[in-house]
Amino acid sequence: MTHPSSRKVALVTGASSGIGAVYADRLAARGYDLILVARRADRLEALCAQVSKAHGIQAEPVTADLTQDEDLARIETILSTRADLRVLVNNAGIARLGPVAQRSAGDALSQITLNVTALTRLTQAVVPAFIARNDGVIINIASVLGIHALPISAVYSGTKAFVMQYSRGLQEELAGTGVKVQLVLPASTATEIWDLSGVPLAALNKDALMTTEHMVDAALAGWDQGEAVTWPSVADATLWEKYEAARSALFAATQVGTPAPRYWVG
Ligand SMILES: NC(=O)C1=CN([C@@H]2O[C@H](COP(=O)(O)OP(=O)(O)OC[C@H]3O[C@@H](n4cnc5c(N)ncnc54)[C@H](OP(=O)(O)O)[C@@H]3O)[C@@H](O)[C@H]2O)C=CC1
Ligand SMILES: CC(=O)[C@H](N)C(=O)O
Repeated sequence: MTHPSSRKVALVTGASSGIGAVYADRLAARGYDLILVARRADRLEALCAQVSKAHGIQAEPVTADLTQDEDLARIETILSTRADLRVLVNNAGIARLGPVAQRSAGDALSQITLNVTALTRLTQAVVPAFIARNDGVIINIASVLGIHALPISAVYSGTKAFVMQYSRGLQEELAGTGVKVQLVLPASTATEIWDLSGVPLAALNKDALMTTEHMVDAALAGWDQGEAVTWPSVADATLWEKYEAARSALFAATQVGTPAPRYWVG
């Protein structure tokens, strides 16, 4: 399937609510045609109608459950064959919060399947096409919980740590090409994810809760500034520089080939 490349298309996963729906609106405002993916067809159709009318772009709803192999394969085909595709927003995600002993293995696997496996497969599908065109942007939505594990977020934090390291590795691989990967790490944002997670939105500290509009507009401002890593809520950007410097120093300190003196036996 090929399409005329005069128009530019963005595919947003998890566009039926929350952060994904705002990405859809903002990318439409920037002139992108849209392919919007999620399970709730009614919501996708309503959003497509709304953004098409508001911004004069074309928007196509694609109903898919990204935990299902056949649905995922359909989206992979779109990503690998649409010549007009310029942006992939890997946003679809779920959280099932709670102590491991109090949640099921199914809860753990559902997070891994969507947050890790689907994101990996969709990225894998689009990267060769973007490299061939030397053009394209992948926006991966991780979380501040990718660098911070709470007693209730072992699995969720693990999935977001994967998104972080996967994105960082891809950025290294694609350095010097026209293909960009932006890693976005939102803090708590007011969306449906919370009530579904087991932690009601109403239980959160309102002062630490961002609106979806603020989150996405900040992330897009980071994109415009050419950021590889965007922390929408962090005012002191030097904190990330210091974190990276400490991480790099720790990694360098591992490359010595001998046990550290404190582990010497006898
Ligand atoms: N809200 C927050 O505090 C934070 C959120 N994030 C991340 O932001 C991203 C967006 O979440 P957010 O907007 O908050 O939450 P929402 O629950 O509002 O949105 C999640 C989206 O993912 C879609 N989705 C869920 N399951 C599937 C599935 N099996 N197949 C396809 N689509 C699916 C949902 O659509 P549908 O149900 O119609 O399929 C929905 O569109 C997630 O990756 C989340 O981890 C990161 C940090 C903080
Ligand atoms: C539900 C959550 O844990 C939230 N998505 C986050 O990443 O902070």
